[in-house]
Amino acid sequence: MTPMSVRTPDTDENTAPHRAGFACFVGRPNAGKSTLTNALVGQKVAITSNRPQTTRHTVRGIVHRPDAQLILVDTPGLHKPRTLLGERLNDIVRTTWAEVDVIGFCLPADQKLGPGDRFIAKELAEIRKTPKVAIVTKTDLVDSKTLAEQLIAIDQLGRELGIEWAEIVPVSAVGDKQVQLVADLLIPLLPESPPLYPEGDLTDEPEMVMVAELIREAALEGVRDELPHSIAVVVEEMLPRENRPADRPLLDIHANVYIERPSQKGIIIGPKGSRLKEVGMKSRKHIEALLGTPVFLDLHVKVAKDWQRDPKQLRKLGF
Ligand SMILES: Nc1nc2c(ncn2[C@@H]2O[C@H](COP(=O)(O)OP(=O)(O)OP(=O)(O)O)[C@@H](O)[C@H]2O)c(=O)[nH]1
Repeated sequence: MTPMSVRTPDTDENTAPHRAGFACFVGRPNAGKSTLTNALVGQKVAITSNRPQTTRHTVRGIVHRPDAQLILVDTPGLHKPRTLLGERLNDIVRTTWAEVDVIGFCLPADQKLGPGDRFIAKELAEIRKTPKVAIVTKTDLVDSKTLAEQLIAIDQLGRELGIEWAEIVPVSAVGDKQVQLVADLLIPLLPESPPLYPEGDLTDEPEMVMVAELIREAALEGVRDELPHSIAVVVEEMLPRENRPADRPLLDIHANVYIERPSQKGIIIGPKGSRLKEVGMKSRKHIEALLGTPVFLDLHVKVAKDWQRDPKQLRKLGF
């Protein structure tokens, strides 16, 4: 029998320098940014919902590879600001764009390019230095002809606005198509650098903020159209319950759900508190999975009058 060679060939893989850096996904609300972040990181870190503008905090998910570390910064969707909160969110987005190493512009395959996409693309064109990758999301929702047309439209949009796409890549995060390819294309655009985070870290978002987001996600489910933007959640305290046996720990979490007007209280709490109870049960399950410990969750609903328009309230709520 001929012996098989076991020598590792001297490929690029062995000689390629380690890369590490930051990428952010931008795109209009509901473009699929959070879902793609989760698919890339392989664990639920960003918050998804079928309601627009649910991602308020910059959540980082980290893709670890032997040769690279891709740190994903998930920003809120850029949109026409109507309130002070809207303006703050847009500022956060622009600052993030200028700081990251690469921007992934997410455009859903199932919707023709519209004024919302153009608005963002124009802003993107202003950020000259950062390389931009166009990512066509939700490809599972369209046939190949529609996808091809979308790819051409994006290419044309780039030409028109003077954006040179580093890549244009179609992906389906839900259908698990080409998710790894997105990482493969983003990584070469990162600077040479040793790893920036310890291996195994998935996010550096403070736990309390992630817990608050999980509660907010549960509170958003099934509420009527105008309410989502009126909800903010602040975790006041997270403390291990005292005098518990070592093998049966319990974490006490106290959180406030803020709404804008007293009239919204009923919607959140539900008949005889049934809705709030459900929100508590649902989010507790996710929190326990996230933190790996049993949790006692204490939720209170509070009115912070017109918090979206009040700078003092916004600061208190973490914006
Ligand atoms: N069919 C399909 N649906 C997707 C895909 N990716 C995202 N979605 C859905 O699109 C909706 C919006 O996705 P998100 O990931 O929350 O979008 P986002 O861009 O983060 O939204 P904001 O946080 O509002 O900016 C959700 O209902 C997702 O389930 C995909 O690849 N295929």
